[in-house]
Amino acid sequence: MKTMESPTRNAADLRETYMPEAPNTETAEPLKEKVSVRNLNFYYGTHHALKDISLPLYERCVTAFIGPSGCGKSTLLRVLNRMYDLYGGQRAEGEVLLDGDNIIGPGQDLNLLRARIGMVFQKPTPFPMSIYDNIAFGIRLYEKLGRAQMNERVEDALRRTALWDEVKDKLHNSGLGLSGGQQQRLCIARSIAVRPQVLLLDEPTSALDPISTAKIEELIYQLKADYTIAIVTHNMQQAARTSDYSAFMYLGELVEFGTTDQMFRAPRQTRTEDYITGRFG
Ligand SMILES: Nc1ncnc2c1ncn2[C@@H]1O[C@H](COP(=O)(O)OP(=O)(O)OP(=O)(O)O)[C@@H](O)[C@H]1O
Repeated sequence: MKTMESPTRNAADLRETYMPEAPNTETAEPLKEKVSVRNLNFYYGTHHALKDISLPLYERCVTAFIGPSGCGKSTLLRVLNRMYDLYGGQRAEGEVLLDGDNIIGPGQDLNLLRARIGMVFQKPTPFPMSIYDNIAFGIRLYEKLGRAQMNERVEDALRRTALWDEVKDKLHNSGLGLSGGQQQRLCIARSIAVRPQVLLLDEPTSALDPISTAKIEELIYQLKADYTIAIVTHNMQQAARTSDYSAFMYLGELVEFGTTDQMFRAPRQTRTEDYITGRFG
């Protein structure tokens, strides 16, 4: 799905228009690589879907994965929390280091890994249970909390996702009764309730209206104070608005990685500029 407003804009205009105040990537502290993807290759059977990808995810920054359909964005996200392990015939080679620990190597506790690296999908996927239990369910898998502590954790997750005021009087109603935008915020609340370090968002707003989309984008901005975030998006305005770094992929390869500011103002590769400005893709 493309949501470009004008295919003739140049990349710098797009950045000025949609991101008038660029996120401050010039921090006093040196950036820490929370995740380091190194020479990653990924195969669906014989199909070579990711080709020698190397890139960092910097701590407490948002990194956008952009590129035309089928270029491997979702595959890369799924490798980052080993979602591919659920399916046969799929394999990854190379390294994905989380704080220096190769998470695609053998001997990883996958449940623990998925608690450290949370994922939110394109379509909101609340569990068929109450709003409260949607949040508490994941926490119970990893921690044994008393009633009062659990209540606090649920409230905290709902407050952080700006849902608390909307749902505090119906915590025991089904999560499926919420609007699409609320359901997506519930899914983000569910992910952060288990206190992950990295949050992966796969087109989190593509099924949402503009108001819900704006709320999620605001939420992403706030969450990056605590989390390292990667977002897949087809929406260039969204990439420009929400991310600090961008990775442009094409046919399974990483064409360009840089600050979003640089990529949108002065892309190094013609293919990147063509894609950002809607000339192809
Ligand atoms: N389960 C699968 N089995 C075989 N090939 C797959 C599978 N999932 C994805 N692929 C292939 O891997 C490549 C990358 O797909 P991927 O879904 O990662 O792309 P994408 O950039 O996220 O696309 P989109 O923007 O359309 O979601 C594509 O060629 C796709 O056909």
